[in-house]
Amino acid sequence: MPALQRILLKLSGEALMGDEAFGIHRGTIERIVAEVAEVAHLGVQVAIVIGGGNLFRGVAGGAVGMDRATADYMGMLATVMNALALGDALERAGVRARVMSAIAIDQVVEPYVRPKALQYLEEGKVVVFAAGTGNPFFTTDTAAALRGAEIGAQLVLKATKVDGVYTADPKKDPSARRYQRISFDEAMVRQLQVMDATAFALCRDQNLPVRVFSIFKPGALKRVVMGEDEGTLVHV
Ligand SMILES: Nc1ncnc2c1ncn2[C@@H]1O[C@H](COP(=O)(O)OP(=O)(O)OP(=O)(O)O)[C@@H](O)[C@H]1O
Ligand SMILES: O=c1ccn([C@@H]2O[C@H](COP(=O)(O)O)[C@@H](O)[C@H]2O)c(=O)[nH]1
Repeated sequence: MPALQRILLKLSGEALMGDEAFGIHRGTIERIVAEVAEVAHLGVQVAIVIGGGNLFRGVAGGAVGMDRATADYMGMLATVMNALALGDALERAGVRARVMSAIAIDQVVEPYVRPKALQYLEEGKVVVFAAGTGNPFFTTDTAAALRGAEIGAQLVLKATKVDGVYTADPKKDPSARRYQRISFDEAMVRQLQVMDATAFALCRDQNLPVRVFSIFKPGALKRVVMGEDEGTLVHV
């Protein structure tokens, strides 16, 4: 029996690249979708917020010299492309999925309407939230916290390239040690960059725990859903 009935999964856009330098790697997205399908078939209601770092980041080199808000809208559009790819891959894998966007692009994707999203989840459809919060100066981590709170998710699962929260960025500091659990306040005081402070603060204020784990570790998503110890729990 799964320990969780409704989850918000935050997928890093960069995780979709596989070993490529940018873009979407077919084999990687199919493997991630297979893991999502496994937990959806257990009866868990799954909502997903997808990042855009594999395609565009508003604060990145390519956006230097641009108006920040315009660059951020480009970043949000990048997440729409990832969401469409993910929705398509889920349907191809036999999982009913709906993509909903925080920015109106009516010909392309359905708008985000909270009651409709809740209806889809209750019908067993995987809902992919695109375009982050719909506002510049935010990130898809904050969108995950926001949508997680809105849909009453029991946990935000931050699926990323590292297997938890470390004392420092493990990609830069090989001596960094992983926390088994850490409070939101401590993560913010220590300025741990795995998730942005706005997202941490919103989850803390809404008493919405976050589990950070590696999307590259086979079976890790299912283990989290089954309530097993995996990655790092960030709690109030
Ligand atoms: N203290 C820390 N513990 C763990 N990871 C950390 C820490 N500090 C920085 N990081 C880095 O944070 C990254 C997690 O962010 P992630 O790649 O999921 O980015 P994102 O912005 O949420 O997604 P996207 O790729 O869509 O932009 C990890 O790749 C890791 O290298
Ligand atoms: O609510 C949001 C979400 C995202 N953005 C912009 O999109 C990119 C990509 O998102 P990641 O979270 O980095 O994957 C982000 O850098 C922002 O430029 C946004 O403006 N508002």
